[in-house]
Amino acid sequence: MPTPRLTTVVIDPDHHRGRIDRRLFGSFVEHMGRCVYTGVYEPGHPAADENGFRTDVEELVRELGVTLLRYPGGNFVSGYDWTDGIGPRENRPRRLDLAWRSIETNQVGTDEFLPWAAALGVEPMMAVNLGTAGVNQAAALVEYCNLSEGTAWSDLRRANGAAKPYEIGLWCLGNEMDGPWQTGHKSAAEYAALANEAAKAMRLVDPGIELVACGSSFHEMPTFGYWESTVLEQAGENIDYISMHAYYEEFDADRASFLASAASMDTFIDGVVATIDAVAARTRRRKQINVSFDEWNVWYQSRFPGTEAVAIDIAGPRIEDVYSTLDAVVVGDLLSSLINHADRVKIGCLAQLVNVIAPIMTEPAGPAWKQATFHPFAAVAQAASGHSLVTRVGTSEFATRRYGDVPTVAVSATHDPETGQAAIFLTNRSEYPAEVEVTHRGFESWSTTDVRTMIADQHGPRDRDASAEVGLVSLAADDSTPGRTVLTLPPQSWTVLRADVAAAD
Ligand SMILES: O=[N+]([O-])c1ccc(O[C@@H]2O[C@@H](CO)[C@H](O)[C@H]2O)cc1
Repeated sequence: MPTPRLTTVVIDPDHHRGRIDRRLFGSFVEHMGRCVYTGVYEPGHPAADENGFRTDVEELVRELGVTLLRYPGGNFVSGYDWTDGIGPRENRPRRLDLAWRSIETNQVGTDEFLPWAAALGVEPMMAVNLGTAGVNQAAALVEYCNLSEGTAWSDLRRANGAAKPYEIGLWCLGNEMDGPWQTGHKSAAEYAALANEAAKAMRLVDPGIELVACGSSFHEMPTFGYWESTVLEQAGENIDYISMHAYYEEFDADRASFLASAASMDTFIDGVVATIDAVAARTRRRKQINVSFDEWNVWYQSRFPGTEAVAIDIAGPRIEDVYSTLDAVVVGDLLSSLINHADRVKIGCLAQLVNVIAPIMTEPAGPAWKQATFHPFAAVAQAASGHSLVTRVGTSEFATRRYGDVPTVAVSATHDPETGQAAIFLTNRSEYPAEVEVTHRGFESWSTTDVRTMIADQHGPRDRDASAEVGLVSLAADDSTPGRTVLTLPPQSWTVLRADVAAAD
């Protein structure tokens, strides 16, 4: 066995890239499969509240620590008429949803989702349909949600029971409009023109809103780069964010490449930020546009037979991936990539929240439980606050077939000067233990309080029952040399280290 090189990490409270936006720890509720129906909403379930929402799921959502929820899609939104989902439930139509070949009963809509999110203390991020609908429907939804009263749409909201406006601050201008699978798919120029007009109208209803335009559906899209440039050139004045989506999986038993997924996420983000800034320079635009990474996760997409192969049903299962601890290690590492780009990535959504490639699973009329991927997300959402620190990392190279040489140990770190807490997130991608020496001399005091790790081979994909044993396990760390913490990361693992600190004046 080769002697692995010592990994060195240097952090300093003064060397940071700014505050981490709490919106980075969002998730996604789509009308897809069992995410809404028998996921968050199941009237008649023993744990359902008076509105039909499952309180057992709510408890897990709170524990997960999500700060934001994107809704109602996803591919679903590109064929959705939001007016189907308001008013008396018995009058709501059953529609065929072309995105997932499901019958949408519309028993949950805007007036059910928004109060539910508010009760959870989670910010909603609403998406409008720019596939089969357009400017009119988008502006009307902003009016329905955000105008206090005195117009047909705002008064209709009041009549439907919401006296006060919802004041939704964050809106997505469609979903994955670059994807040929999207209902109402558009060319870059067509989408840019429509997004710009929708943005103008939506802002005329409420000038305070922030808008996210669609970027590429994934890094390998043939239109990547060209798509972003076109959208930024034509709609840059009227948008605040451009979206990114990415899903990772293990191909051909190539575990090394899968473990390096976050290195690919790094490259993707760097490319989008470079494109944003190049267009800003070329068009002399001074407003900084940032990134909304509003769909990311591990998804074994190659196992999905495609929507065409699915029989039409009501709330039937769709892409209910069961995750292993290896998947959870990769999810933890993807979170590090987001933290390391927190100066430009302001919004993140783990896709999705319940049942559909989700950290939380449910059984109809039965229990709700956590998947392995729940644990790194909850740990980061809780521990990562304040500043994203610049980390100086010395580590060996880790060879992968898909992404070439990447760092063996990937690191991100945060420091909150207000609470006196610091956190370091470390992924050991190699099959050997990795000894790590963290130098934190810039902190006046450092006391490691908690170190926990997720090990890839703790267990494979596993249904139900798993929650108790899947979690993170404790790891030792040595603080005995002032200004240094030393620990050994297990092979193929993801670790969170937390410390009580004081920064020097
Ligand atoms: O790579 N693809 O071919 C591909 C196809 C569909 C796709 O859909 C996205 O993922 C779905 C599940 O979260 C969301 O509804 C949609 O926005 C995302 C990627």
